[in-house]
Amino acid sequence: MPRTRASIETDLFERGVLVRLSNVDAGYGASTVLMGIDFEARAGEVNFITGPAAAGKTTFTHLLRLALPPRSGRSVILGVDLMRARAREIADAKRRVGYVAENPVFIEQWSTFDNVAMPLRMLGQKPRDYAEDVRELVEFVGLGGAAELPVEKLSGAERRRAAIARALAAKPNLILADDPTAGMSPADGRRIVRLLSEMRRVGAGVVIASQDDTLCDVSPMWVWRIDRGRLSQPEQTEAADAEAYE
Ligand SMILES: Nc1ncnc2c1ncn2[C@@H]1O[C@H](COP(=O)(O)OP(=O)(O)OP(=O)(O)O)[C@@H](O)[C@H]1O
Repeated sequence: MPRTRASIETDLFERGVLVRLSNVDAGYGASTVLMGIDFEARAGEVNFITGPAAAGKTTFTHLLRLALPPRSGRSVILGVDLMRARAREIADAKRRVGYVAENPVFIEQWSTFDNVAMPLRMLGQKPRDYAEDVRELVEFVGLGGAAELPVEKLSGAERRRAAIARALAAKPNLILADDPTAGMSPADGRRIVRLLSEMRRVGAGVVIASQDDTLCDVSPMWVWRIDRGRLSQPEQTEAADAEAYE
């Protein structure tokens, strides 16, 4: 029996190809920001997108998190072909993406724990079902001591950690972080990228966008350079020795 395109997309996903973009354009209104994008992200790997201001990094993360539709080319994200998918399929795929925004928004008076648990509450889970997982997650990002503190009391770096924990809560297949080290010391920035990169060990695909290309030796990753909306072919990097064993 001939294979359908839908079954080929499902196979790709099952073989660990989380994102495959071929010759994709995307933009806003009359302006095309991303041009001729070829990109692939696989489960268990880290992809680092770097380039100057206004190169299109944030726009690229919007495309991957299914918030900005492609205009042309072929985009298969989490087994869904965006040009042909129904709204329901896109909504389902969106739920499998964890997104850490450049400026994460929280309910400031709520505790770190409650903010991190928010995606699970929205999925209809009850505290008795998620409490242990959320507590583990808050520990994992290094905020164990701040679990009960209102988010408004956290430092900039701690807020970023809370945003990462929240993005991981619903066990996404794909984790996207836009400029996750902005405003941090170099040491804090490297810790944040290491934390995100750790998620490859549980089989997630990780995509990090940042202007700071000194971060690309924090863990083994594929480094993609973007300039004026065009993405280069990736280079593979290794972790800097001393840090690989931390
Ligand atoms: N909502 C929008 N409407 C129209 N143009 C936009 C919009 N958002 C971004 N742009 C334009 O798209 C281009 C790429 O912006 P983008 O924010 O993706 O770049 P970036 O690489 O993330 O930049 P930075 O490192 O400064 O955050 C810029 O020229 C920007 O002005």
